[in-house]
Amino acid sequence: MSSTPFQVMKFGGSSVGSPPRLRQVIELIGRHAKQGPLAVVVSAMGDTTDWLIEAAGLATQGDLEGSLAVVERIAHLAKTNAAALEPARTTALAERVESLLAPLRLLLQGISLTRECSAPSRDRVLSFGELVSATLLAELLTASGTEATFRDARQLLVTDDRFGAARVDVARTRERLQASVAGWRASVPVLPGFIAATPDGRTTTLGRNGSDYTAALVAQGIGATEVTVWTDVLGLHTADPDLVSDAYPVAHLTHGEGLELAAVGVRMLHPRTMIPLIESGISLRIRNTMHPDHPGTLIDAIGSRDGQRPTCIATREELALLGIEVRKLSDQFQLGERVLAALREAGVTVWLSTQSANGQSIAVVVPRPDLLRARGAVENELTQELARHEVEPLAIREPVTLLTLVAEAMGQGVNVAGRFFSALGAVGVNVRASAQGASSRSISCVVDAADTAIAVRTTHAAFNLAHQQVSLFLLGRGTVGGQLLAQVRAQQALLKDKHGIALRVVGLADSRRVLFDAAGLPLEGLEERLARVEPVNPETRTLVPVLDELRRLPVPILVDCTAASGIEALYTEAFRRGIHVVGANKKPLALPWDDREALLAEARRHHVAYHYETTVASSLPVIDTLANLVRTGDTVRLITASLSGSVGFICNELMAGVPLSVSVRTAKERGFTEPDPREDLSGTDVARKALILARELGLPLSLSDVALEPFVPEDPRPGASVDTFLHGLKALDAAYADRVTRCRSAGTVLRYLARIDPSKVGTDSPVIRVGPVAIEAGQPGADLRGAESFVSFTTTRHSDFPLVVRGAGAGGAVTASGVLADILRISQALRGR
Ligand SMILES: Nc1ncnc2c1ncn2[C@@H]1O[C@H](COP(=O)(O)OP(=O)(O)O)[C@@H](O)[C@H]1O
Ligand SMILES: N[C@@H](CC(=O)OP(=O)(O)O)C(=O)O
Repeated sequence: MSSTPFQVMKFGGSSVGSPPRLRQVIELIGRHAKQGPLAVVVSAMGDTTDWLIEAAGLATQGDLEGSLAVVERIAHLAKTNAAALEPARTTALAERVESLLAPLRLLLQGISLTRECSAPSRDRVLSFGELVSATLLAELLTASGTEATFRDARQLLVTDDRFGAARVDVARTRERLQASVAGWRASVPVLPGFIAATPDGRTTTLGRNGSDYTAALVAQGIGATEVTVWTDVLGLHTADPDLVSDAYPVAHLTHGEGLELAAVGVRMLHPRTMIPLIESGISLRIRNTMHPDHPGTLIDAIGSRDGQRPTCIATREELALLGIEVRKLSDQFQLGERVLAALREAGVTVWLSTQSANGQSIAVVVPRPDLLRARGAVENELTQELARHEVEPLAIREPVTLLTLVAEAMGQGVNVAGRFFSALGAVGVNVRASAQGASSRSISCVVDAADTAIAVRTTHAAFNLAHQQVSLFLLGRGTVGGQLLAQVRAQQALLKDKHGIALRVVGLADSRRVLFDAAGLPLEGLEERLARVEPVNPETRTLVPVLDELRRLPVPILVDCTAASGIEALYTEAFRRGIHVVGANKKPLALPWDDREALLAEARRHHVAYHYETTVASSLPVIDTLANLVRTGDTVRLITASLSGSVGFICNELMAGVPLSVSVRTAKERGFTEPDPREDLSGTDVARKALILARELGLPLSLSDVALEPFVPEDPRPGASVDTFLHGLKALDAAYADRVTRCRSAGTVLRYLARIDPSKVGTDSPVIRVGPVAIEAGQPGADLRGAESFVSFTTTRHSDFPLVVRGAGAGGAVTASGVLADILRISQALRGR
């Protein structure tokens, strides 16, 4: 037993920050301690370290009261956590916390008096978080039946005196650990992470997130073969799961990748954690305290054998960018070297530095809390040059975020940088500094903190790390819009799992209300939620600000399921913002020729898609078929079409003996008609569709060029409500019944057809005709059923047997499926871009 190697387990602040997690930790340690020797490293509870920084800051400003109030917060968290686990010892544990924190209170008092918090004092302040948590954890473990002992890391880890980010003396640390470990087998050692001491015993810290590093050093020192970092996520994800909801854990990484990720600031790993692990061949597991059975992420010398395995987008937040520039050209300065040396001397971590080729300027990225220190160090180093105005005053930008793509095989990829930056540019993220080349595994850039979420989501999607996210802003919650929402809801999981497309409805609007959430709206009950939004005047409202938000999301698409007029202005605004449009709305395509051309040109200019397959015969592939005929060089001679599912349905009902007024009402109820059936019955809707088709042939025609005979004569009361109109139709029932009788006796079928004949261009005859036709049984279109539509293309290549597209060409569900298909077409085309 005594030769069994130790396991080292590190529990992060998140694992000991609340009673349920702490309970789980105690249970876990208890279980593992029974299986073999175990050493535990623990961080400060929850956000304690941040609070200690706050307390030190307040004390430095002379606000002792505020500072002690923060200590009270820390004490309260520790006491509540401990008491929840050992209610019987509430008072004793509270006293323990008080006695542990008493020296901290004194220390803060001293700082508030002198209004100065030196680097050594700051480290002493910060050390209390880990001291409290490790002491309490050891006590709670022992009370729960797992014999444990607090072991002060300050007597084991030896560092230099670069307070705040001290360098470890590995050899001396190893010596001390080896001397101490003999006594560790009888009782589980619990070490505070993050803290250490100088050879003369002054407390130091290893830099934020330093507990992982402590665990790695301990493992190396005592000859452990594996370190487990227990945290609050299932492993190392493809991106920060707080920022990207569909990031997912990566199962297996190489040490090299881990090193890179730690170095570029993945929050869960201290930048130096991997070094001892690599040196000693120790593997690292990252696991979730609350899901101890999940395998998590394994980082070892082998890594994954899967070359296609995605890697990560790492983000480091709360940083500041310092720009230093020499005013007059000189090769004397060695600016970069001096700045970096000064920062190193001051113990400031430099997350990124880039220098201009001539060495005249350098930009460095440092932790935001260290900005003052960093600035002071640089200004101190350059005092004379600054005084002589040879160096520009320091340019500071904060808060900023460091965003890095880490990919093992990056060196072999083509255009990685191009794709990285163009993805960011497409969503309007300004890159403030960038670096590639330092390592073949990563490319980094600095962006404003406000752009963090959009930048990480965009790059995550652009490199297909997970799913292709698509952000939909849906206009209209009528028949088509409602059905589309239902279909998105039904298909979402399948699209994600089988096709890697994550559809997200981020916005929904009707004529007077808007709902928008960049993170995605829950689809359940969405329409009811919209109905509860305070309505605004449709005349004055503008959706442009919503487009400004939409443009910043991955693959933004404006989906127009309305029949609204004047919507083209919004489309133009969308195109200008790089937003794609999928429209079931015919009106923008029936605008005067020049306006339609300008609209399409705007989409082309901004390299975005505008798909409108459903504007003609719903989801039937009519536009696409025609476009393919034209693109492949065929010549279209004639198009004959029954383009109105609703009027086609009404014709069939009439032929079956149903009165006109009843058949129109049924067509409307089944969602076949436009919201106002007069648009269908007047033939305007068919005329628009015929015009859209004719224009696909490049014919610059207008609605006024269509020779249109309405199906039902114009309403004598055009302003009347839809209900009044439907009611009034009864007066026409007899006339239509007569017409049907005449057709029947002649052996014909009543149809409402559009005919586009390009050979009529330049003649007096109309190119487009729309009107009722009695066609003989056996002719194409005579046997249409229900709301079926058909379009027949007679072309040079399809001359003997016209190419016919036929099927259900109306109805909310069918149209919505066509809209969805257009949406998927865009996402498929953009996959990987
Ligand atoms: N690529 C990533 N994979 C997993 N977690 C990440 C990643 N990037 C950032 N994080 C964040 O890191 C957190 C864990 O780190 P940290 O807060 O230091 O935890 P702990 O307190 O357990 O040490 C996660 O909750 C997550 O929000
Ligand atoms: N408590 C320290 C050290 C640490 O590693 O914490 P955590 O494991 O919670 O990231 C910090 O917040 O920086």
